[in-house]
Amino acid sequence: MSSTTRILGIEGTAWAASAAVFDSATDDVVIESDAYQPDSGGIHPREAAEHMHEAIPQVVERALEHARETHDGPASEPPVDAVAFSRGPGLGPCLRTVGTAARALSQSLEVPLVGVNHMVAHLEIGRHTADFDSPVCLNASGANAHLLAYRNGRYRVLGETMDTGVGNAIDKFTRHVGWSHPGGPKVEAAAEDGEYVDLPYVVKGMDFSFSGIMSAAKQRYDDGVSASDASGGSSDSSDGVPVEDICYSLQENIFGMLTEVAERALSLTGSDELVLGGGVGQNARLREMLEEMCDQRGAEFHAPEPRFLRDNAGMIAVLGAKMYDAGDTLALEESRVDPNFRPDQVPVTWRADEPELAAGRGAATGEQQVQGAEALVDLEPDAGRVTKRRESKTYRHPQLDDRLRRERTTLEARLTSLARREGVPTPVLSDVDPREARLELEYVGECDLRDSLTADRVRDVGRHLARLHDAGFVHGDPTTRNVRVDGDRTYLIDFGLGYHTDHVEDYAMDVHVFDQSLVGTADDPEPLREAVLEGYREVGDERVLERLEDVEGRGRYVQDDDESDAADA
Ligand SMILES: C[C@@H](O)[C@H](NC(=O)OP(=O)(O)OC[C@H]1O[C@@H](n2cnc3c(N)ncnc32)[C@H](O)[C@@H]1O)C(=O)O
Ligand SMILES: Nc1ncnc2c1ncn2[C@@H]1O[C@H](COP(=O)(O)OP(=O)(O)OP(=O)(O)O)[C@@H](O)[C@H]1O
Ligand SMILES: [Fe+2]
Repeated sequence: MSSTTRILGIEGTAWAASAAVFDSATDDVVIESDAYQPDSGGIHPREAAEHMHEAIPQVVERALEHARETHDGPASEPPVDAVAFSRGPGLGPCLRTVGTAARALSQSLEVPLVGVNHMVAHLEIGRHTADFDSPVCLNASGANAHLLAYRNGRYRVLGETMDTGVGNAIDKFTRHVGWSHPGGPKVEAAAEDGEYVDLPYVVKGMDFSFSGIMSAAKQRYDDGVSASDASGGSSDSSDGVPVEDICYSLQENIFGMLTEVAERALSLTGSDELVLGGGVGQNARLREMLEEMCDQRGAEFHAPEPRFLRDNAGMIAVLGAKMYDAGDTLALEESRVDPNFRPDQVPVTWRADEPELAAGRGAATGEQQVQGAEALVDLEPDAGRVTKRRESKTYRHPQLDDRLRRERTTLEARLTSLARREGVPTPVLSDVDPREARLELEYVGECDLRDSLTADRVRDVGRHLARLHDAGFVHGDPTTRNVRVDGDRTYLIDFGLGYHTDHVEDYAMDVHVFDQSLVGTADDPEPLREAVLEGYREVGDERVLERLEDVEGRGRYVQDDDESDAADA
């Protein structure tokens, strides 16, 4: 294997027909792209595939021309060492077109084929350009939104959207108000003149959902249109709420949610590096929030330049080179594309000798002070007391920040006590001050569950969750850091994201959040995952576990739901 690796990358999962050449010796990435722009509505899969069909040969030819010009070996040698292409996730018709082109090139150039996961490429380009060792990655793209961290040879999904991708959610709103695709940049521009109005804000542990906020946003817009129709006024204001205010508030809440879960992932994994990936990462407000959050907790933040954030073949070529160097190539007969290709399905062959993320250190700021994801906690084990203050998050809009801190403090106080009445061990509450977002609680346990994971303890947590659910509420953030351990006894703490509900779906999500935290923090999660279910089954309702299978299957969203929209149109 030569010391220099040169890769031709091809991307075409949805809208970007793109080809690139990466040269590992110079670190140069040359990208040639041709974007599909729908005449109206969202991305139409068949039209997008037709675009790929026409544009891919042209961008590939331009990239190859560059490769030939910069190639210093004999002309009889191929100008690149391999052809890397996006195998998925993405729109089936687009992927198949690109797959066919990649196979043909690999044969005509007589070089191997490398099959790249598009999502892992969104993440690896950030690690490559930042030179971070083991960052947490927030991928904020059109069809996806998730948090990833490397552990035991895979990128683990720590949290993700439970419905649409973040870009698609925004694009659906702009389609609703009649703006052309893509909507993200238009919302960003309109937000400049906006003011804050209340909209839903939904995080569940490190998962989140956009459906509530998107329908509320559309509703507010429609209310305004009918109100102004009635008064003969401008169609861009809604009940006194201009569309600019909706755009502004959408950004504040949606990006606030993404920033909050990113912070939770840093806290849970103990990582102090965050990279951003995906097309929505081009948004200045999102980058500003993430930067500020990282600053506030002493972590480093990196966002690649915009040409590497939106879909592009550069990221495919760069990851293709790492995979090629690791011998991770594809035989033609195994090179089928996969529209639902998950990042955690990819064996990470190119990081074999690298350090892992530490199994999450508690960020101890002083001897007896712990910085959680949300709060600063003063521990006084000798006095048997802890004081928890939800600090103001400067990245959030002050009005949202006030609301969340107050609501969560009140809920934490109420549900902590309620849980104990249901027979679930929790700290006794001695004082609460919602305006200061401050709680005083009994000190419980000897360590966090994260640092002393056993099947018995995890089974106990399964039983606790079932008891809460039987009583009609959820914990909201059951992670291995929100369980304290004292011998065989486990205590649940940190009920701030809990709420009352009688939906099986919410109970299943609660179990799912705990399950994901096991996958994210345990070396050998399988027996533990099994133990949670056993504990739950002893006490709880079997229907919740049935729904859990559903929830887990559903996270595999990926399909661009513009597809169905466009088909309906
Ligand atoms: C599977 C793959 O095809 C898909 N790709 C994709 O979604 O394209 P990407 O380039 O990563 O992201 C496009 C999205 O990024 C949004 N976007 C672009 N500029 C934006 C901005 N300034 N603010 C907010 N959103 C923006 C667009 O509205 C659009 O929804 C994905 O990665 O999920
Ligand atoms: N009552 C308690 N007894 C003993 N230790 C506690 C108690 N409450 C909190 N701690 C310790 O402080 C840490 C952070 O507390 P907590 O989870 O309540 O804060 P947080 O900021 O909401 O954290 P996160 O959002 O990251 O879960 C816990 O992981 C635990 O180690
Ligand atoms: Fe993408």
